[in-house]
Amino acid sequence: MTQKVLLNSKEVNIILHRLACQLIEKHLDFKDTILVGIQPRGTFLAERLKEMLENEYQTPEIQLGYLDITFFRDDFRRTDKPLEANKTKINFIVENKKVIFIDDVLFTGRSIRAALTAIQSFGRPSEIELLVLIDRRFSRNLPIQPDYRGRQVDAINGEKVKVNWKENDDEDGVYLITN
Ligand SMILES: O=P(O)(O)OC[C@H]1O[C@H](OP(=O)(O)OP(=O)(O)O)[C@H](O)[C@@H]1O
Ligand SMILES: O=c1cc[nH]c(=O)[nH]1
Repeated sequence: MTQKVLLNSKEVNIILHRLACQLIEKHLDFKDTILVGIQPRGTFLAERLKEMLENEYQTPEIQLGYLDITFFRDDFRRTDKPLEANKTKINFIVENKKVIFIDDVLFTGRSIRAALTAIQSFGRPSEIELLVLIDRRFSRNLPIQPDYRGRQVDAINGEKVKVNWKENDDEDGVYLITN
């Protein structure tokens, strides 16, 4: 297995600041906007952006939820390994709100397709946008694209892009893993 660094921690930090500014440009004071981190790994990015927006850009407090999509995946009956669900925590009403899904990697688009179904249990948002740190280009199985992207990456089948977060993996970084 080989592991190549695509983004180091400094580069991740610069990109996070850009994404935070792009969010402010569109959502201003986030009055009717909700961040939703896709479980499990989108939650680290969502928490980081919330903290950055509030502490470094002085936005009012932003509502943040976590959405688990395990049982909404179109392949959940096809897997041999036991499924491990994560927690969904959405303690507010999404009806008529602007929802921003946040995930670390966009690949086939199937996770986001599942998220679009899962969020329906919490009401009807006025709009849903998608923010991802890594957009794996030319890999989509569905017509789903990000509204905000950190970096586009070209990777071939068999390769994997792994995003590490210091809260969980010691250091921020994005790696291309080839078997
Ligand atoms: O666009 P998609 O093809 O749905 O892939 C994107 C998803 O893959 C990863 O999750 P996870 O680790 O659960 O997926 P994996 O099994 O591909 O590693 C990542 O955190 C995204 O949620
Ligand atoms: O490269 C990929 C593809 C799907 N999910 C990831 O986290 N990385």
